[in-house]
Amino acid sequence: MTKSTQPTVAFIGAGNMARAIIGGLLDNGYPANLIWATGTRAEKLADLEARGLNTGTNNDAAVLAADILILAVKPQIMKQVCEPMRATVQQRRPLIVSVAAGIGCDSLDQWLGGSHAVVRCMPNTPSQVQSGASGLYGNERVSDEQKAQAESLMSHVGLALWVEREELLHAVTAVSGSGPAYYFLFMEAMMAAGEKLGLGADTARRLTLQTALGAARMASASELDPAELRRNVTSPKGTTEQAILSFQAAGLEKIVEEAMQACAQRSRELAEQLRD
Ligand SMILES: NC(=O)C1=CN([C@@H]2O[C@H](COP(=O)(O)OP(=O)(O)OC[C@H]3O[C@@H](n4cnc5c(N)ncnc54)[C@H](O)[C@@H]3O)[C@@H](O)[C@H]2O)C=CC1
Ligand SMILES: O=C(O)[C@@H]1CCC=N1
Repeated sequence: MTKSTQPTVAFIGAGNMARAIIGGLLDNGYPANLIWATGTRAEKLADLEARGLNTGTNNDAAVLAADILILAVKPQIMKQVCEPMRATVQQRRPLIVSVAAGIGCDSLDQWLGGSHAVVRCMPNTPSQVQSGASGLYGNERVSDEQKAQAESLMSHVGLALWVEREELLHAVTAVSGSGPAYYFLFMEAMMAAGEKLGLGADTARRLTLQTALGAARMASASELDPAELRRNVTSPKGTTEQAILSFQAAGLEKIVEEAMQACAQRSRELAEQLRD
């Protein structure tokens, strides 16, 4: 995409998720002057201002500048943040992109006055290092051009895949939206166990992180399934076999499935509770 065709993107809410996307966009060369970010306290936006973004506490000003309006506040306050922006959103009619868990296109559209093109995007924080994974869904008002715009934007920070039904975003949340936390938890556990086995904290940390990176890179680059790659590490009567047997005896597969079901269920609950 050439510079002249790049849309102006305004983030309403500049917390963890927005900052991860902004960081990824900037590092990938997205012009800072085409990015707006708002928050409740100007001083918290000083670092973004210093990187050349347009920042402030006035959501309406950001809306009026936006080709793409990214709603990145917590689901619980989305309605109270959207409703006061209604008049300016109706005037400007940007493409609405919400990254909030759970909240449906219909609610967002209604809170913003109706008849809007609304994309729901479930991103994840590795967007910060351009290794994000986003699931996208657009309502019937989203044109092919707007779909291409949203996909292009999120492709700056990683993988961007469309799902056919809005309901599937609950599953995307369980896999990739929340997924980084599962891997971080696993890293924490491996680092702690490495220390218990006698390694220094720094050594346990560096070996754990490099192993996670290596396994993810290898699985991404390989034509083989992760199951096959696992078997290649697991020598019969060797060491890995004992670790895998221990995981399986503890019911790892079921533990993971139950955790992801709980995640998707919470996403459905948020949608239900916060609907009008
Ligand atoms: N953190 C994550 O890994 C992911 C988060 N999400 C979604 O992203 C959204 C934001 O989550 P986080 O960034 O984690 O939360 P956060 O709490 O870090 O960020 C929210 C930001 O909104 C700002 N805010 C509050 N009221 C505002 C207002 N009236 N106007 C402008 N800004 C306002 C807050 O100051 C805060 O910085 C949520 O809806 C969440 O479901 C989606 C995928 C992953
Ligand atoms: O935990 C949450 O609710 C958000 C949505 C997906 C990841 N973080």
